[in-house]
Amino acid sequence: MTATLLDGKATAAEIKDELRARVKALAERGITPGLGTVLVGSDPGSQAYVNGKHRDCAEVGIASIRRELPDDATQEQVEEVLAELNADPACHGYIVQLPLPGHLDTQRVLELIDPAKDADGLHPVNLGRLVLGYPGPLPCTPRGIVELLRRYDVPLRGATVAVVGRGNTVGRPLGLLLTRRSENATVTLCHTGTLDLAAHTRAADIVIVAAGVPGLLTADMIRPGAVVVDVGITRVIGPDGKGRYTGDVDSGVVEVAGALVPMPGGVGPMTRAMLLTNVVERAEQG
Ligand SMILES: Nc1nc(=O)c2c([nH]1)NC[C@@H]1CN(c3ccc(C(=O)N[C@@H](CCC(=O)O)C(=O)O)cc3)C=[N+]21
Repeated sequence: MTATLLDGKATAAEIKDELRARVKALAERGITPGLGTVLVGSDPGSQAYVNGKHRDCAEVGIASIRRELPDDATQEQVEEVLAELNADPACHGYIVQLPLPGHLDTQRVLELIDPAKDADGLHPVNLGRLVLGYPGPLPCTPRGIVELLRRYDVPLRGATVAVVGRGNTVGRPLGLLLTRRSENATVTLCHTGTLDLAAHTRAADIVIVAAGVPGLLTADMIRPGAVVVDVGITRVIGPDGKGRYTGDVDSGVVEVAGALVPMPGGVGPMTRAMLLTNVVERAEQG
């Protein structure tokens, strides 16, 4: 058996079409949603991601507000930019591209984002709301995964899900999202320190891997027919000496899984679509 591929790119395109209509409705109320990005330093990967976000914005009619600071920007300079975006009524939501250069205090920076403008859904107040089941902006990658599974009619209610990875941006909030009453999945949150990881993944209907360890999930670790979601994105040097991105799911898994969310073309485009969704929602609630 070969797994059905769940197409994140096509689904993200569908979501962008829906957002275009919502942006049009906002325009009739005189509102143009605006997404801000704060990029500190010249890391080419981060620059490419931020450029992608602005391309996405242009496609759906969201205004782009770009702020760029040099590699040696001070904590005060970064904080000034955040204060400016917090006060700017044209900016409905914004993100600080991570990782920040090592000399900056990331936690302090993220806590200075106005939680009402937190397009990433990663502010402690919003993660706290997620824990408590209160409404608020949701983290983009977990939300994108749940949305993709929903649109492919993968049942979550009553399903057993193994999440591998407990990071603050994916694994941990994903466990919270999947166990909300509205999703009602049963989640085992595993990580690289889990003893007999395969016992947990083999017991699951859905395995979501967000550990950042290339090839971590192999075919022998899943139940035949399981749904597998590859969230890993690690830069590796290929045999040809060129850099490329690779996921956490080994290539043999496609022969055993029932469905696979691949990398690329899966979770990444959905993450970007959810960022746009969060901004449009912020503007609608304006
Ligand atoms: N504040 C913040 N928010 C983020 O959401 C955030 C961040 N910082 N720092 C870096 C990570 C990484 N990330 C990706 C999003 C989309 C793709 C994506 O679309 N990837 C394509 C492949 C690459 C491409 O073709 O552009 C795919 O999977 O098909 C990848 C990676 C968001 N991140």
